Amino acid sequence: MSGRPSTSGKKAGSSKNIDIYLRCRPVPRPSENFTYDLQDGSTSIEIPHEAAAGYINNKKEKYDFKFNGIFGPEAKQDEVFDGVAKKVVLGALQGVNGTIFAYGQTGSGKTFTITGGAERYVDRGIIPRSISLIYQELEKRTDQQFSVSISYLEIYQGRGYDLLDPEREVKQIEDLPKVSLWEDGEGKFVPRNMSSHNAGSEEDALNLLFLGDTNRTISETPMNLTSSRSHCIFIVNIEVRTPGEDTVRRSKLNLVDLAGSERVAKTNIDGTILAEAQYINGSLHFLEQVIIALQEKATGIQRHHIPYRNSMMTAILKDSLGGNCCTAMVATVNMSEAQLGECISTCRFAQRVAMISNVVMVNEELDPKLMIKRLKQEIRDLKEEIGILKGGGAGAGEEEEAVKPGSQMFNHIKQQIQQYVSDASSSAKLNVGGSMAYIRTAFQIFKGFVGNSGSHLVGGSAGVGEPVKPEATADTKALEEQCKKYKLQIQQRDNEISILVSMMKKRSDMQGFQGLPQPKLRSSGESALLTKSPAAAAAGSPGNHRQRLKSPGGGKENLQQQATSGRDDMDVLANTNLLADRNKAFEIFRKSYRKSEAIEENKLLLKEKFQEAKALGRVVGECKQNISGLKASIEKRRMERAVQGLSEGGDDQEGDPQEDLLKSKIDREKFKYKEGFGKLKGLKREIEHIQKILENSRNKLQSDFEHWLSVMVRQQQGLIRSPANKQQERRQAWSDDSNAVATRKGKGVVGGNNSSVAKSLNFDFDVDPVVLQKAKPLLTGNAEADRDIIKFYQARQKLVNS
Ligand SMILES: Nc1ncnc2c1ncn2[C@@H]1O[C@H](COP(=O)(O)OP(=O)(O)OP(=O)(O)O)[C@@H](O)[C@H]1O
Repeated sequence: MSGRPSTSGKKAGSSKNIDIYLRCRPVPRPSENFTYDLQDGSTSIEIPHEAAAGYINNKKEKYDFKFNGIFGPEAKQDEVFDGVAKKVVLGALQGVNGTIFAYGQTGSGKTFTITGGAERYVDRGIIPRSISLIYQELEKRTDQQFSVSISYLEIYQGRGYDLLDPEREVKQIEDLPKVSLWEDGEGKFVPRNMSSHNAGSEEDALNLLFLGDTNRTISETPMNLTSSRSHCIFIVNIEVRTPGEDTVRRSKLNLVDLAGSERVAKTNIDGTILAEAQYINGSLHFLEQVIIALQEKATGIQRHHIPYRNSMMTAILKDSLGGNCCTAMVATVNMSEAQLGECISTCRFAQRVAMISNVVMVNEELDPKLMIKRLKQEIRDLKEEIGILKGGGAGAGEEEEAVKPGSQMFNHIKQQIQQYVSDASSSAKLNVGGSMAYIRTAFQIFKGFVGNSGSHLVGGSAGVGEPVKPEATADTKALEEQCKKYKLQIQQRDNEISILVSMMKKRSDMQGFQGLPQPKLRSSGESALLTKSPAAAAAGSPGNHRQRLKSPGGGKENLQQQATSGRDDMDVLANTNLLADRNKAFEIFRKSYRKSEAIEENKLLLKEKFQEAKALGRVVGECKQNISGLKASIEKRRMERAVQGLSEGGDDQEGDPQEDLLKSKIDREKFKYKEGFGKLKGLKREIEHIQKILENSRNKLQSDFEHWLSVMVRQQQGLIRSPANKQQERRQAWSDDSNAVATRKGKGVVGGNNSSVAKSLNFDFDVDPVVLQKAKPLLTGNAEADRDIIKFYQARQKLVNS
């Protein structure tokens, strides 16, 4: 990769094709007809002749594809990150634009790859890992100044939404600020009304990611249950400046999670789901058109027009596809026999993408602000020089007055000289001003100082003009300086360690290592049992039932499964009236919570990390003590040698092998100390991340509990049947006639056989008994809401059947 622009602003770049990778998600029964070779990146899919006729028009039987790399079902998230993303992220830190995007059918693992699993730390995807890498690298590059800002864009049904608005509480997708695009003079599409947030630390960046993901989840409320129905782009803007240079490097890193492609005809969906699928397939189709046009261009076919403008997604990715960008694509596939057709489409798409050639260059340009600053400094220096040459300059009229020994100016110049002499660095500067009188005074001070000290120049502890101690040679002076520096460094490190330790202590106190902070529960028996929190109140609406069911990482049907898996407990609750005690109800809920395992795993991991940090803290502390001990030995040794030198009249300039040994020991300890400290910082980052995941889990647990409780309470009140009272009803139904049961329970109450339920709910369409069975626990008694729920489950069932 090369392509540094010249200062004239002309840029040169090298061309590079998009790298493509294949990731196969784990499935219970992978097809034998799908084979791959991890070594050479080849894959082959065989389709029986008859099956091929069903969905592949040319009835070919074997399809071979080649990738830059393949990740099998067992591949871990860190391997995928190292293989696909690391070099793109490092490139972005050098000023090269980067894009990583995942493409594949619904449920094939795009979100898992780009964002990662929400529950387990090890499941972090490319975005959080990129963030960590960026800040780790920034810490190492102390000679440069960086600024990082973040935006997060969601494209739903062709419209852009800003996922990052910390001021706004988001309940529906409509609450998010809308983003549009405009085309600048150079043909670049620039987002309008999209916020960009400075992220000074990894923690800031992660907070923005979590905020965006939360809004993304909520914005999925009105959408489908089974998949992400939108495209999301996490954008990291990086600016790098090198002190003393007028140039700035700017790069953009796009991390893209596309919505899943879907075979509408095959799934037989309708309503909102169909509309969403059409939008998704439409935008993916536009993406394909762009890819085909670029592929044709790459093969020599004349294409003057690449249809980027057709959709927001292709417009925003213009630079990533055929522009100035280092791009990598992860094609995600599900290797089940039934999905082989989709695998072929995805792999074909990837082969086309691989032919696209981008221009990769370092985006470096002159920064006018830096230039102006430098030029202003130059002007100041020149003015000063002119003043000196003229023998006048500022304060010319008060010269005699100003430099009188003991005057304010005299003391000021003396102080400047003291600072200059005691600053050991080569970049130290003495600036006494443009007046010749000041300069003369400075020379006088120097002269007096040299006269007092004989042939030695001293600074620091010995004041200017003060007598110099005979033993304060230049060598010992340098050593003293070094000691001073170490002391200062150690002091700084000490401060940082104590901040780290107290932070960890505070956190561990808060969480007690033992468990997740308990949600705020009302006191036992409080009459506010049914006074729902906003989250719970929202959960009462059918739309939000969908949201809860859909929430990512929790299994898309989490709550319904919760309601079924915890049935024994439900019955206990119903029978013993435990629901009146929120604390007890919460304990029961927590026991059967499906995500408890992941939470426990994270807590365990957190505990391990804390222990690791404690052990490292001890090592670092020991190093510090050792360094102090060694330094004391050196000082003692020097004293002894000085005394010995005085009494024997020997040459104290001679080297001391014992002191050299002690110094090399100090160096080793320092190295150990630095290494331990670096690790400690890394651990702090990991700990913060795990804590963030736990915090999110806690919020999710709380909101799931609220919803579960509201379902349980309604069930207890007889609005929804529990398995126990279902049995009782069945017994009763055997003795009574089923219609009578339905009538007794009133409108909207589920009882008796399904057709009578449908009738009592006044549906003007047929309800599949399986659907009705599934939807029953969530029916509210509100005809309109129940109608929505039934429709929703019908659509879902169609997807499941397909
Ligand atoms: N490599 C993997 N290892 C373990 N679990 C995975 C992997 N890939 C996907 N999964 C799991 O499969 C499910 C579907 O994955 P994911 O949501 O990432 O699919 P998707 O392609 O983003 O789907 P959609 O386009 O519908 O949003 C999730 O529960 C996810 O945790």
